[in-house]
Amino acid sequence: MATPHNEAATGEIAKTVLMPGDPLRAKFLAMTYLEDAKQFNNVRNMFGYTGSYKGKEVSIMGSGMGMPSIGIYSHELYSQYGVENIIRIGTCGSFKKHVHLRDIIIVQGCCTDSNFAYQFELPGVYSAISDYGLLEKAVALAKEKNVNYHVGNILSSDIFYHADKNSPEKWASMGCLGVEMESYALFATAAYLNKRALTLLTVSDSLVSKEETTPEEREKSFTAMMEIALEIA
Ligand SMILES: O=P(O)(O)O[C@H]1O[C@H](CO)[C@@H](O)[C@H]1O
Ligand SMILES: O=c1cc[nH]c(=O)[nH]1
Repeated sequence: MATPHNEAATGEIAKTVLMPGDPLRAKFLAMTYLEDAKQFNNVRNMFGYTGSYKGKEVSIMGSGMGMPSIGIYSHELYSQYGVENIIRIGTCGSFKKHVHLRDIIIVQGCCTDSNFAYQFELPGVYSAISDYGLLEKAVALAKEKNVNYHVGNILSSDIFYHADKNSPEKWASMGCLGVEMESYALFATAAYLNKRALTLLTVSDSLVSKEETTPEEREKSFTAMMEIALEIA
């Protein structure tokens, strides 16, 4: 059984899938952490692997950048491959002075400038939230590992290069900790299909201090976040 975007056969994908935006990060993670990793997808170079971590079967697959992309892959994983949990492991920009480079954000909910949820024809505005069970486990593991973490709301945006230069300040004033581009669509898709989702983000740059990490660091570092996600799985 294949979909237009995933060539995996039935049974080749685990119940829990970790999804970084970057398919090369998916490959790096699978090669670094999974035993007996087997590649199940190569369509559009959106690499996906299944293997085992501490005896548990887990899959890792790239989501691509933006809500349309994660909307497609998460919908297919949940509805066609029997996936129950998707944990996005991404990078984000910080909106707050106290949220530093390399800190982890455990995402509780998302605001958005996207119209992704219009398809559900709700008589109001949909608030996308993560699964509390997954969130609780992530918080416990972050405490155990003694990492700098924050739990809260973020902006999940359709836009990377914002024309409105005051946008970060406005969202920060409403309590958003940072910005990325996929979680709202992931959480909404999970809710629609009665599945579970969580996002863990490592701060790759600060919209306050203007500091940033290198592309190589983004691809290969951020190990604390990856280990938390693997242990939840
Ligand atoms: O590092 P990833 O998971 O791709 O996440 C962030 O990085 C990309 C933008 O550079 C967007 O996908 C954003 O959400
Ligand atoms: O979406 C993103 C990700 C990292 N940094 C940003 O400013 N935006």
